[in-house]
Amino acid sequence: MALVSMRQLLDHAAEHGYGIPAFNVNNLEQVQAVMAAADEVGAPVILQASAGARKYAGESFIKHLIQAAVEAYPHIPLVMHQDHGTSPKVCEGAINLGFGSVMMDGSLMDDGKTPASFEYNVDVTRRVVEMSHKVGVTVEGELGCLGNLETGDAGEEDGIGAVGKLDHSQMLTDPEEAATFVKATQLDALAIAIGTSHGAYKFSRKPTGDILAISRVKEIHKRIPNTHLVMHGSSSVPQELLAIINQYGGKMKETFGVPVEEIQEAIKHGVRKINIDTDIRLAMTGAVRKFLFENPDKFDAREWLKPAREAAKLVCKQRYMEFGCEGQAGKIQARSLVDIAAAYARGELAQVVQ
Ligand SMILES: O=C(CO)COP(=O)(O)O
Ligand SMILES: O=C[C@H](O)COP(=O)(O)O
Ligand SMILES: [Zn+2]
Ligand SMILES: [Zn+2]
Repeated sequence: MALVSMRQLLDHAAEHGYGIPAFNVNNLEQVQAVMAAADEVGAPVILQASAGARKYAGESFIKHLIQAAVEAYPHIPLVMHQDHGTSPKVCEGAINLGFGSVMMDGSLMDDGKTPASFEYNVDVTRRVVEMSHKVGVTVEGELGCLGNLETGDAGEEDGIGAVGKLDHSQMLTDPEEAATFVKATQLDALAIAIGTSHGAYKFSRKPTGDILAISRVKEIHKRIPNTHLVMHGSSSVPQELLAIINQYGGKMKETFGVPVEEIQEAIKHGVRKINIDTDIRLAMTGAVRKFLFENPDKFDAREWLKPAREAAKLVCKQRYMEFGCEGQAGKIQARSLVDIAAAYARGELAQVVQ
């Protein structure tokens, strides 16, 4: 199966009431971990590359690692998605590279740090939708800035995110604005701000409704029922992974992530794509620390990358199961991007705003 349209996967997920984790990948072992996990449970796959990933590995390596995944797992529907594009130019570059799905993050200016105006966001997102839908490429946009509702701190930890303090209204997507945004842009998927943020340090305690606003998901979904909602910053930061890291020489501070049961609740109300990077980082770091601590004489990189890859696979497999992906891959009849482009042109994939 070739690379498929993300819109098709998310439509399938909506129809059957499940969510798909979108895993960030940067290297061979992460791609292998996600694919092996998906294969074991029969899940559809979204592999996403950030600007940082493309810089780290190089665009050709990212492209061909994902191509290799398609070749090695021809029975798994797979989406190659660009995470957090900072401008229409970046999205255009990704499309030319073969990405079947792009995120135009117009909630921030093209420095990836300064919160943008609503008008700016509509303008850049609409431009990306126009160019993408012509070739069957899916578009994710973002409205609202990721940030910590406990402190007002913006989300900058991984090189993408607003910097400094934000007020509550900037950190919670407004349902009314979401409706206007979707109507004006006709994008396929919308990332919303509900109190999550990138990285390991999301919450100082297990989050409750005041700092993780799952109720917002429901309000937004009511207004834009067929626009797929996306949760960024949705690693769960498992306590046992923090414990392994710290047991073997790490120094991570106490922190809490997004509980899986909250994500499961959000999936009932329109969340279809759940972005996860940090949990893979934690799993791999813990496994490498443990292996090298227990085997101080070893120096073959393959020996410590193997447990790291295995630990990443376990996290991915768990999320596939928890979000309801098991067995869904085999039910998807992939359509070509040309076919999807024709469906956009006929207006069949237009968004409904209530
Ligand atoms: O949102 C993300 C990538 O876009 C990743 O979020 P985490 O840092 O919670 O894994
Ligand atoms: O967008 C956030 C992801 O966690 C990617 O992080 P990165 O920019 O460090 O690759
Ligand atoms: Zn953003
Ligand atoms: Zn993100």
